[in-house]
Amino acid sequence: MSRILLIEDEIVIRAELRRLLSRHGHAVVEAGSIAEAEAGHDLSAFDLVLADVRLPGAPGTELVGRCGSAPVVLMTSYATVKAAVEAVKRGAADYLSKPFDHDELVALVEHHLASARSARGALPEVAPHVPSSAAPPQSVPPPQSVPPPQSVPPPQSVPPAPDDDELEGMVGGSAAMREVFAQVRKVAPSEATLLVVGEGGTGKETLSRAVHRLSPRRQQPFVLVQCAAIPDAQIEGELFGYEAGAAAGALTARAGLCEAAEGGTLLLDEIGELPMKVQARLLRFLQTGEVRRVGSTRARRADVRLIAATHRDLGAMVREGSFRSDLYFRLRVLEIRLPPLRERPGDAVRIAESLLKRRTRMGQAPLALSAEARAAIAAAAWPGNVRELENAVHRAVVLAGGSAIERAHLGLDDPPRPSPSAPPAPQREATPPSDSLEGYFRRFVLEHQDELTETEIARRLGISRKALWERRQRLGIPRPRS
Ligand SMILES: Nc1ncnc2c1ncn2[C@@H]1O[C@H](COP(=O)(O)OP(=O)(O)OP(=O)(O)O)[C@@H](O)[C@H]1O
Repeated sequence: MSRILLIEDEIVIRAELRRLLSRHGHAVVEAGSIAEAEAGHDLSAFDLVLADVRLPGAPGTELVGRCGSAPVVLMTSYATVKAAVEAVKRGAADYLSKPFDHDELVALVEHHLASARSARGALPEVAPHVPSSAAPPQSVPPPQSVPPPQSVPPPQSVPPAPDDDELEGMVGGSAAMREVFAQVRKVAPSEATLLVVGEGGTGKETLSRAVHRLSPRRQQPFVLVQCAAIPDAQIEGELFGYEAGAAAGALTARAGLCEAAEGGTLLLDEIGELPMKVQARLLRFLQTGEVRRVGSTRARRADVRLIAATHRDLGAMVREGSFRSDLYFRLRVLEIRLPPLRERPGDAVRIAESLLKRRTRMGQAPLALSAEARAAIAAAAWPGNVRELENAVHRAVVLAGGSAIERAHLGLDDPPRPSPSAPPAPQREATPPSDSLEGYFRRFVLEHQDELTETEIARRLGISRKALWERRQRLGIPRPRS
């Protein structure tokens, strides 16, 4: 059992995180601020410290250097990513961008606990951690003319090993995924811009992280920007930074996320959501390797590898005029297409089993799938892809209560939840058992929506209003009628 100090001022979120970490066998000590934590505890007496960046009093980034050998993991919203990245450069172990999910948080915590244990000389329990010392930054390739679009060359020159059914957290033994793995290995060492395309939940972000981890930039920051979650009016400043006075409210100059990713990799998720004006600025950045803050005439060199991801058909968007063709061609210098889960025979069961094995590695009692459950997983269409499968397995683990997972636990016969495009359900849904951070999102919104404005709820959750709206749609949580 590890001792974890959790510093989060939002009580609902803190309680949910405490439950989550306790369920995974950790002893959790809570505080609402650094001052409160320091008043009651010796900060260096913990095995890991998990803290929000935005806290009353001092920000979570100030924990760096004050927690002895305990890794400090920061939780950040898009507005504070830069501060978190800076903190990682100064010695924080890692940061997690909100919204994150259950698995991501637990995996990250276990990873850093294991690293700290092995650094102290104990036997590591999971794969060793990549050390965080700085590698020399890669140089920016000189500006070039637009290269012709090319998809990743066929993988013959880097054949996957015959038993290679996992790569950097991505599980897949189907021919389609083995080809994707070979492509990932091939593109990772390159400096070229990469476009990752696939339906929602197919693993675009996971693949992008794998590319970063396998690249020479692995010890530099990986910065994820959810383009859909940032209001149009702010995205230009968030990405490229701004000078003081460049816009209403811009009282001081601020670096953008492109600069925060210096030396590392910048993932622009849902690139199809970028407004035209920002597309133009991004194109200039790709052409010149330079960033110009909004309101500034000075360009700064930026050594950043760009990965763009989307579930949309950018080619069709180009044809209908909502996406710039020159940017499209520049983005897809290299392109990897992730197939939907239904086109990866055998992988749904492999992924489900790997999730169960991961629990066991983390000290939970072993759980197996019954023959019917396996058959049902193999036969299901999984329109929400790996994310939907993960949710089904997490829910099944809770419902199975320690026995084998049966078909009924998977909830495959439940009525489908509203799709993102469907109108909101007229009634509030009953709150399902929470086995994921989506659970706390749902409860938080339902508990607070009568007394808080949408802006306030979004702020407290660390997401944009737009992201709040989208999640309400996705999870079927309609706004109350006023
Ligand atoms: N091949 C895989 N093996 C195991 N887990 C996977 C795999 N691909 C994705 N996942 C898991 O599925 C979840 C969704 O993956 P991810 O967020 O990368 O998908 P995405 O395509 O970026 O989703 P979205 O389109 O909604 O942004 C994550 O928890 C991730 O860890």
